[in-house]
Amino acid sequence: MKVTVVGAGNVGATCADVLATREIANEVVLVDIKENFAKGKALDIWQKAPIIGYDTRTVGVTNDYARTAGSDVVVITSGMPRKPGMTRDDLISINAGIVKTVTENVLEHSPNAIIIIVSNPLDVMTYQAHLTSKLPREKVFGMAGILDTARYRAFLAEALNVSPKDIQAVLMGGHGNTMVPLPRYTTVGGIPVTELIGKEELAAIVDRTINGGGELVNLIGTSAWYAPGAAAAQMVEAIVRDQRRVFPVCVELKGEYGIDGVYLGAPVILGKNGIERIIELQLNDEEKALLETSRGHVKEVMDALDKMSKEQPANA
Ligand SMILES: NC(=O)c1ccc[n+]([C@@H]2O[C@H](COP(=O)([O-])OP(=O)(O)OC[C@H]3O[C@@H](n4cnc5c(N)ncnc54)[C@H](O)[C@@H]3O)[C@@H](O)[C@H]2O)c1
Ligand SMILES: O=C(O)C[C@H](O)C(=O)O
Repeated sequence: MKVTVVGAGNVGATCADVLATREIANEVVLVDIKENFAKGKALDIWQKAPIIGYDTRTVGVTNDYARTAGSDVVVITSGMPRKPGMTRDDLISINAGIVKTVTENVLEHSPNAIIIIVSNPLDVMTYQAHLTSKLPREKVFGMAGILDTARYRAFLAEALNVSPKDIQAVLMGGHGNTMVPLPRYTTVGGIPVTELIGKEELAAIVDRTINGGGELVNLIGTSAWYAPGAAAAQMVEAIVRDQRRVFPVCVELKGEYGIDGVYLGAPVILGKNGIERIIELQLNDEEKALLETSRGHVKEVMDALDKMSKEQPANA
C-alpha cells in the first residue's frame, strides 16, 4: 500500500511518522512546497526505522507529484494553521487555494486515491476538495471527529481516573465551536458515562472539548499536531487494512439526519472503499437542535467559499 501525505509540517510529518512506525503502509511519500523540507523530514523518519524497528519506506519530495503516482490514500494537511486570536474560519481564503491546487495535483497522478482532508476550516476544506475532485463522498472526507472525541475521552479518563482506552464516544457536527459531543452515547467500559460523573463536571468536560483546539493554540502559539497526525493515520489504517472501524468523520450528508448537501461530522464505517456506510443515530430534540445550529454555521462558511470562488476564479 502506498500513502501520500501532503504538507510536511507539524501535522503531516506526525501523520507520516505514525504511518511508518506502525507499518500501516509499505511506502509513505511526504510532499511539501517548501524546498527540501519534506525530503529532510522523510529522511529523518527513515533513519528512525533501525532504532524503533519498522520497514515502511518514507520518501520526501518538493512538489514532485509524479513521485506520488498510484497512491491508495492521500492525506492533505497542507495549509496555514491558526495563531492565538484566530478562528479556524479565518484560514478559509488562504487554505482554499492550497487545497484546490493540491487536490488537482494529487488526482492527476493518483486518480483512484481516497482523499482525507485535514486542513482547516476542516468541513469547508473537505467541500473544496470535493468541488475540485468531483469524487463521490465515499472517497473524499475529512478528519476531525477522531481528534475531537480523543480530546473528550482524554479529559474523561483524567476526571474518572480510568484508562482512556475504555472510554467510547461519538461526536457530531462541524469541527468548531458548534461541534456536538453526545454524552448519551458515551460509555466507560460499557457503562453509561452519566452513571459515573456528575452533570456539571460532564458539562465542563464537554465545554473544554469544544474549545480543545483553541486551548492548545493558546498554549503552543500554533495548533496541535500529535493527536491530529495520529488521528489522520488511524483513518488511513482503517482504510488500508479494511478494518471497518466506526469513527466520526466529516462527510457530505445527503438526507441523513434530515440534512442535505452539507459537510458535517457523523459516525461512519471506514473500510477499503473509504466510507462504507453512514450511521444514523436517533437523536433527541436537544441533540437535533445542536446539530441544526452546527449545520447552519458550516453552511454559512460553505456559502462564503462559493462566493469567494465566484469572485476569485483561482479558488473555483
Ligand atoms: N482537522 C483537524 O482536526 C486539524 C488538526 C490540526 C491542524 N489542522 C490544520 O492542518 C493544517 C496544517 O497544520 P500544521 O500544524 O501541520 O501546519 P504547518 O505550518 O506546520 O504545516 C503546513 C505545511 O503545509 C505546507 N504547504 C503550504 N502550501 C502548500 C502547498 N501548496 N503544497 C504543499 N505543501 C504546502 C507548508 O510549507 C507547511 O510545511 C492547518 O490548516 C491546520 O489548521 C487540522
Ligand atoms: O484548533 C486548530 O486550529 C487546529 C485543529 O483544528 C485542532 O482542533 O487542533
